[in-house]
Amino acid sequence: MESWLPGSSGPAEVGPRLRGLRGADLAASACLLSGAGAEAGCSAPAVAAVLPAGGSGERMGVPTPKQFCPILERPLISYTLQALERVSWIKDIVVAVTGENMEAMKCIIQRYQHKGISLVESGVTRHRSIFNGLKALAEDQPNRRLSKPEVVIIHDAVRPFVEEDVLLKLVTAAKEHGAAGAIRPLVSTVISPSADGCLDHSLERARHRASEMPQAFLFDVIYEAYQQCSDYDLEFGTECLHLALKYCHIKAKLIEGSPDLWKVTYKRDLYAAESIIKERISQQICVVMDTKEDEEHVGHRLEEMLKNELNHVKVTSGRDLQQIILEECYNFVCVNVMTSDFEETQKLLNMLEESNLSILYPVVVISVQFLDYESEPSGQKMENLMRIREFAKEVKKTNILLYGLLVYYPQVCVSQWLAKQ
Ligand SMILES: Nc1ccn([C@@H]2O[C@H](COP(=O)(O)OP(=O)(O)OP(=O)(O)O)[C@@H](O)[C@H]2O)c(=O)n1
Ligand SMILES: O=C(CO)[C@H](O)[C@H](O)COP(=O)(O)O
Repeated sequence: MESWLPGSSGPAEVGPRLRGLRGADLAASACLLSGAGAEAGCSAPAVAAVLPAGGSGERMGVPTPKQFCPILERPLISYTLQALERVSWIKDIVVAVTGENMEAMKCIIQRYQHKGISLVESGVTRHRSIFNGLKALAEDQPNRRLSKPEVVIIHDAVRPFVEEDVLLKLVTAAKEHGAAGAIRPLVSTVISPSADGCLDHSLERARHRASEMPQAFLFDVIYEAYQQCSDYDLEFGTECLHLALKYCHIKAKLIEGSPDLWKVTYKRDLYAAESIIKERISQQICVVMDTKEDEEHVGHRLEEMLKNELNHVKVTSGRDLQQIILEECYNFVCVNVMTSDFEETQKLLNMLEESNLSILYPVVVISVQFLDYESEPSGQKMENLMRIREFAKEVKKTNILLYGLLVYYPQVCVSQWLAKQ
């Protein structure tokens, strides 16, 4: 994997871009971006993203720059990349990192299988890093490998919880207004101290907002702004929307963002990010059933009950398992009625192993078999237990935690029980 430094042979494309599998949703999003809708044909603007990731994270107070700090053993920046990668209409992602951290970044890309990422060398300030990222996308650069997008998203590498809906709103607004940025209500009142350390004036909190990231711009607008930008602004500025206003007279549209858009800045933010990730994982479960269209299947009953407890419950008969795995579900219940073979569970385990999902966190699979007590010889019962244990031992090596639940009772009871429900 080669990197690209300004002035050399162009940015390195790190692997082919894997398109997300939420195809229908995303195609619809892309059509929305066109502003014309599906009936007029889909002509979405080309969108790219620039991620400044060249800071040293002084305020965090740890030797590792915060974007590389591990959260649940995975570097923070990898979560941010993943959040952007999932958005199929973002064509290219340019990440600005220091020369010193270029190799580390390449290792992260490889280890976590990020696709379609180009690396550029960061600058000494955030604005300079962003400018380097934009140059990699601009038409006027020699040996460029990326094509100029119509709209560019700028997003801090240290804001991992960016969702597709806010990106869509920002890109749509940027197309219309030239620039758009995410905002949040102020938590504390902003005051201005005078030189003697006393209060000069304070701002009325309800009338002001915190400017967050992501932001989106017509590429030509923000690139022009950076080209015109004074050294002072490049050195001390903290606001891209301000550059668009000052140098291109573009008034950005402001879009309310979610509270999770906050920037990981202090050490405690790493713990907060970890909790959010754990919460998200624990709220998703997929019930895999062995039969397809049986509405009476016990899997559906389980689905109803789980829906009272968890936010995201999916049920599948296996056909779209690949997609569910790619959407990063970490909890599965495999329900098998009146069959003692583990074919479905085995298929799921194979897919999970191939997906490498469990590199990041353990995947939990509960294999439930409902078996007829009468017709199952007792030796077979023991054998079933042993088989699950063997499977479990095997897959634990790849961080998949398999639990087996054998439910034995006469078939007549199952039918009666189902009839009663
Ligand atoms: N020369 C710089 C400085 C910052 N950034 C990036 O800009 C984003 C937001 O900046 P900030 O939170 O200020 O990061 P740091 O500068 O690393 O933090 P600190 O101010 O605490 O040193 C981060 O993703 C950071 O890596 C960058 O690309 N190049
Ligand atoms: O807040 C911002 C938008 O306005 C930017 O995200 C940026 O993080 C500010 O940079 P810094 O923390 O380096 O001042």
